[in-house]
Amino acid sequence: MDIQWYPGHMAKTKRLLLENLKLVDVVVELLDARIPCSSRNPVINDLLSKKPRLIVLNKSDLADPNYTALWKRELAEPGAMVVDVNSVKGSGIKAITPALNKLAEEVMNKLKNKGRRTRAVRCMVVGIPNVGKSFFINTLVKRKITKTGDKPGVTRGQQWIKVAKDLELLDTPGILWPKFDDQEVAYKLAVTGAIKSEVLDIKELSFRLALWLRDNHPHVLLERYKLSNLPNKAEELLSAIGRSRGFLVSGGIVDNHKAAVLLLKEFRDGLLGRFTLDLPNSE
Ligand SMILES: Nc1nc2c(ncn2[C@@H]2O[C@H](COP(=O)(O)OP(=O)(O)OP(=O)(O)O)[C@@H](O)[C@H]2O)c(=O)[nH]1
Repeated sequence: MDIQWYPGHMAKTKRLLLENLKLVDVVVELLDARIPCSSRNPVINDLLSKKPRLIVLNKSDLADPNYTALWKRELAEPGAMVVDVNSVKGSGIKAITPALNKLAEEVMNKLKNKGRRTRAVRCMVVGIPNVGKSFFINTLVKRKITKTGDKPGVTRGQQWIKVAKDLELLDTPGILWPKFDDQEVAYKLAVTGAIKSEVLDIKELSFRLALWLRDNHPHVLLERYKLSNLPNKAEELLSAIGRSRGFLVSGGIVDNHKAAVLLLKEFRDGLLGRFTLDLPNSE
């Protein structure tokens, strides 16, 4: 599978991101809990240059909880805490504010020791497209939105949102780019929906997903699509899925495109179960 995708405005996005990073004390790095590695920007460590970081495994409702627990342990390091959340339902969100305050403690103490006036901790959210940045921000600041007004240094139109008494969040998230030179990573981004559908080969993607499910979670296919057996060939497997849903065109032929779209959608929506595609190193 050869997926080539790169936002045209990348240089501008990166410049803006670097400018905004200078304004914050802590960075919230949003990752997709199903693909914590593949949804990570390849040069994130250079970009953040040792800024304290809260790693948020978002969409944890769609990931395998056992793997999420292992990932949380593996990703934690000095200066970086890890939490998992569901930004749609809000679970895990309560832990965010205390974690950000804790991560900023050192910076704030330094300011105090220098005799500077104490101020609110400032943070911003960064992540690749579709990882859930907007949902996360909205859930975090729900009903508490008090724009604090433009401050020097913030690009016009951007605002600080007061999240808690001593915590402010930049309302515009930083968009990062994923790793695109690795086709395995590209596949995982595509199958989880991080890459827009117009740049994908739906057929190839669904074939690969169908075979992966057949080999690793056969019972899921058997039960969800009420199949009595699982054909070995991807095309036949997809036809069986389509037939079970009545996706027939004239002459009793199965509409495989419709079946492909359905399989991908149900996988992305979590209707087939909770799956983690990037396995932790310990596995
Ligand atoms: N199941 C689930 N879906 C989520 C979660 N967070 C976000 N989503 C879904 O992911 C999709 C993308 O969410 P956004 O918040 O728009 O993502 P974004 O990172 O702001 O996207 P860009 O604007 O493209 O950079 C939406 O369809 C959300 O419904 C989550 O925790 N669980």
